[in-house]
Amino acid sequence: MSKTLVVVVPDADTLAATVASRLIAKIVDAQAERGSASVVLTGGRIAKRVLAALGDLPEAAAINWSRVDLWWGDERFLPAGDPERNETQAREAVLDTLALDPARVHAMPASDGPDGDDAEAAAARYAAELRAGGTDLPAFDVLMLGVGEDGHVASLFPGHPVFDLTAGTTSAVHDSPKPPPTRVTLTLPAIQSADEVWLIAAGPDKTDSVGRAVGGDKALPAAHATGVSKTYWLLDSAAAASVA
Ligand SMILES: O=C(O)[C@H](O)[C@@H](O)[C@H](O)[C@H](O)COP(=O)(O)O
Repeated sequence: MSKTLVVVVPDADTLAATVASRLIAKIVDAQAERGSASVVLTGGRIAKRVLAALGDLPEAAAINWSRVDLWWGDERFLPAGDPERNETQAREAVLDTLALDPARVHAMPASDGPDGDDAEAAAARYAAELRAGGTDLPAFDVLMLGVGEDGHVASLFPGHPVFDLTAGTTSAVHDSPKPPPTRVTLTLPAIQSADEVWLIAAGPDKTDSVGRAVGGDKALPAAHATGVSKTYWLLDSAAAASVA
């Protein structure tokens, strides 16, 4: 049974630094235990700020970045290098300054990649990459998620059929309510396979969706995003304003 913990800090800057510091500690612990770490990144504004904050923290030097596997929870299905791609934004925020092993940076395929504009084939390719370690999914130490105003996480949107998928690890998403319309995403079961899921939200525009999701409103994908051992809600005071 996943334990749910809610952490509230005063503002978005403090939240970004707090999450970055926790992420470093989590990676250091995973590497101390088994020599490597597996982290799932997400897109969006607060996620970008977390990564930028990580680059400023001296304790990040404790990490052997060549033994970190980075995955994505979702990706906007755009050409490689497009500024709107989550991968592009993560690289610009910090990844390109880290001594990562390129073979361990598992970006979701781009719309000008080997499968062209076939999002279903791109999702299948990513599922195959997830399976390359011999199991359907790697053992994700931490899976980070932003939270939409509508309670979406990754590219799982309320009322959208991909949110309802109970099998498979990845899916293409069409007609996404949040642009761009075509995406690739982990499914809810894939998200729920992570040891820890961290839902990160800042600002008053998240007050309603966070309050409803923490309160258990199962119409919201965020309410289902739980980790095997722990689920953290990492919030600034504005996003947490209606959390009971
Ligand atoms: O591709 C995406 O857009 C993200 O993966 C998406 O799930 C994001 O995390 C939320 O929409 C929150 O985004 P903000 O933090 O910018 O509000």
